[in-house]
Amino acid sequence: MPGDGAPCTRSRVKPPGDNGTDTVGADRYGERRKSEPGARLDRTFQVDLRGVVDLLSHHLYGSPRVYVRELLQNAVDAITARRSAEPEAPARVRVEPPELTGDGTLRVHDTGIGLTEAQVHELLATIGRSSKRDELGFSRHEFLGQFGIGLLSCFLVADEIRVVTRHGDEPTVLWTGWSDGRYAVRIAEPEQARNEPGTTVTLVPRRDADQWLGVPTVTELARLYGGLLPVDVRVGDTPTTSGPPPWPTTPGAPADRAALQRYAQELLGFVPFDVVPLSVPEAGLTGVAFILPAAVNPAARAGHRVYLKRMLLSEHADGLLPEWAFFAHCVVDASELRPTASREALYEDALLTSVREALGDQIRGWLVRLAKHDPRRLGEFLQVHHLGVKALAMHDDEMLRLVDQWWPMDTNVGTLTLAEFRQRHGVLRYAASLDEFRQLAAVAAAQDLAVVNGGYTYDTELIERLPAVDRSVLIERLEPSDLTTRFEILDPATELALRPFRTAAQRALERLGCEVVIRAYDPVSLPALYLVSRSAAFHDQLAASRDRADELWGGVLDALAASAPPDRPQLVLNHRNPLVRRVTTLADPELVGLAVEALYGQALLLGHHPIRAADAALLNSSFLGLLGRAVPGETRD
Ligand SMILES: Nc1ncnc2c1ncn2[C@@H]1O[C@H](COP(=O)(O)OP(=O)(O)OP(=O)(O)O)[C@@H](O)[C@H]1O
Repeated sequence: MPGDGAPCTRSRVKPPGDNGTDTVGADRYGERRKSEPGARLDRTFQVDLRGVVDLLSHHLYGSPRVYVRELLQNAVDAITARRSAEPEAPARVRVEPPELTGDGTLRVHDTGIGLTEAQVHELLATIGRSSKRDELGFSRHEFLGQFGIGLLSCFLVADEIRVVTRHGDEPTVLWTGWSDGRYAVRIAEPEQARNEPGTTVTLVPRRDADQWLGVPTVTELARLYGGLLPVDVRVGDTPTTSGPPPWPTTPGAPADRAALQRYAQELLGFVPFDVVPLSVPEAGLTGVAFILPAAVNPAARAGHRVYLKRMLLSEHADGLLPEWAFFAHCVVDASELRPTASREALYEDALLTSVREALGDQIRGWLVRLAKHDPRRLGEFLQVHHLGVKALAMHDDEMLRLVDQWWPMDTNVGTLTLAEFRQRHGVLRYAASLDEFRQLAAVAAAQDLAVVNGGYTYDTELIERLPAVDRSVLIERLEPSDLTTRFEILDPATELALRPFRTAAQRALERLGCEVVIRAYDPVSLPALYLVSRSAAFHDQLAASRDRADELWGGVLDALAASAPPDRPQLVLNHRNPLVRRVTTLADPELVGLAVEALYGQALLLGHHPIRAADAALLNSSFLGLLGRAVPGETRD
């Protein structure tokens, strides 16, 4: 009988309602199974502990190392519970790995509240039972634990767990649990009784788990998980707690920036671009965002270092910041956020959503302040993290203004911010893709037409969003084909004289679906431009795909091409260019064909247009043809 010093050994898990004296086993259930048909059979689930441990180790916990965290957590919770009634009670946790115990076991001693015999039966023998929940089953605010499964994690590294515990002046109780689900409880003999309240948990290691229990590993894990805990934790005599967090933990307290920079360097391995203190009182959250000093891939989220009630939850927690803030790495401690059961991630609930928004606002506020007080630093920041800021500006008006004012854009009249561009050129004229900008840039500049390159990620979308934020902003998308309307049309007499040439030239390019146009424009040095409207570009892409497609797919593409408007690309020859003028006066129709083909090929290359199979063949034949003409000598068959 428990309570009189005799051991009580149980099979698997004790069913609720068991008063600790009955034997639970097959006989009792077997008897019930024989009940008459129709009679109600009340049964209690049994749990196969090996199955549960397997579930924990393979599906819940990322690694057996979490056992250190769970033991520390239980010790700290027990100390918290004791000190709520006895504020002066000692707050010490001492871990003794096998090198120190000398008997192959690992022991964790705490000065916590301990357990009575009844509590041992109730709490240590029932999976999912926790003393850290209130009557309604909600986790109690002051404790780290809540699920009632943590102690089981010790079975990831141990075959046997022994607990020696004393609550107040109650007798010391010994509990032993085995990984096959049995446990035994007895009252300690006088010589085994504890002198002080508290608990010692002893792990008898599994044969394959030695490496998790050695002094170096345990010291490292105690530092990792419990470095910020508000109690004195030691492994042997080595302290593993390092005092309070280095960031301000009370509202309004100033941040020691130099100390935080050092902290980032030691802990995270980089000197941050800046440090932003964070605070969300409703979540009991304080911490710091380190602005990363180098660009990172927005898709590769590294996660944040999150402590819950000073115990490390994860070094790579997701979901703390909005996605756009990938340039910040946070280290925070929160008392109200909840962990998932694995204690390795944040539980996604309404509080986490509002924390994410609040932290996003604080980082956004830092950016706005930087723009106001230190534009040079902001420029440096944008050089590194413009993608994140632009992504944010897609939805955030203030960030859009920041990009407008401070982000240097590529234009055909130099590098300018959008605000500077508007100031100098009025209308915000832009090319929507890099290809369009390349076609337009030089020619538009020669026409005194300033154009912004909207081809980089988010740029066009941001330009097109600007008028929504500032109604005075005028924008105009410039297409390559719009340029022809700005080129000078030749006088009727010249036009008439050039008609035979134009006909011959058109004949040469007809099969490529290109229209030949002659206009006069600057720069004089440019002989020809290949201009594609959006619908013509679409046609070009269809044609290029058609070249590569099989029968069936080719048929589909043909049908698509037939349904699209016949807007042909144009080869615009520049009548101001001396070479073009000479070409237009050639008498030999074959040479006209070769020259026009060569100009077509050069214009394609210059504008970075895709070269289809037909274009490549034409480039080849015109080059060889011209070379044949240029090199003297007889052609022999
Ligand atoms: N060192 C200890 N001192 C006093 N009581 C303890 C100690 N360790 C465990 N207990 C008791 O055993 C119960 C079960 O512990 P266990 O670690 O399994 O779950 P928990 O801490 O309640 O929750 P969680 O699964 O979230 O860690 C605890 O609620 C606590 O009452």
